Amino acid sequence: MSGPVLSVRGLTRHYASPSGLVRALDDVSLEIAAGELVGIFGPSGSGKSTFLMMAGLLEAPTAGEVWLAGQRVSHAGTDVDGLREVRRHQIGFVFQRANLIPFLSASENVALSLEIADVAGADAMAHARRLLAALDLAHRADNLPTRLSGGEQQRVAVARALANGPPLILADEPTAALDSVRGRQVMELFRRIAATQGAAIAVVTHDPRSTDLFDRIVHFEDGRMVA
Ligand SMILES: Nc1ncnc2c1ncn2[C@@H]1O[C@H](COP(=O)(O)OP(=O)(O)OP(=O)(O)O)[C@@H](O)[C@H]1O
Repeated sequence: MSGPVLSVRGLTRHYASPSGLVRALDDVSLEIAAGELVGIFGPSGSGKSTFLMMAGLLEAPTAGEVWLAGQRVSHAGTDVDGLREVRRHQIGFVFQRANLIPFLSASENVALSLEIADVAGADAMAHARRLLAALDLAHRADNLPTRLSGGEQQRVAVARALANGPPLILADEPTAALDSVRGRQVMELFRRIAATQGAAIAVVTHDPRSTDLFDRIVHFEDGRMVA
């Protein structure tokens, strides 16, 4: 495929609040190519999470457009509920907390996201185990989340996000709850996934220790992309 995986153009999100209009995101344009790992930095309240919500088709922008693989999928007034299929097949999300389902094993957590996308149970489980093995978690596949360390849980969450082979992965402070060693492991995992699977990956982070892993870093300030 040529052209960027993700292209956002003039993305803007305003919220009405009792103290007036909040310009959470203000005319942001950004493209991410296949295989590219982009770091998004910026102070608290600068619009990073809002950007991921819009780029991830979880919320419609006030203005601007989101294009995925050359197709315009979201713009002002889009019914984001109607984009569930696009999200399911094209976007993997990783959040600050792994949010695994507590009564399912690591492999069942990963397989579930495949089953939701209509992969038959046995195939889903086999694929989940392969993915966990690729993330050095084969020995944890049958463990419940409570039996995993925070770093292991987060790697299972990454496996879950990867399960459908989405061309775009969006991560919102995925290492914030981890110590520096485990945080680094998760970031190196994103680096590896971008390189080996050609995924376009955007990671919002406050952690300056992983800056060497990014292909590109962008900074947000007051809802705008400043570099
Ligand atoms: N639903 C909402 N209603 C009103 N204001 C909102 C809403 N969501 C976000 N905001 C405001 O938009 C601005 C950007 O918020 P956002 O969460 O995107 O920042 P952030 O850079 O991700 O911050 P942090 O690093 O603390 O997570 C903030 O001023 C926030 O208060």
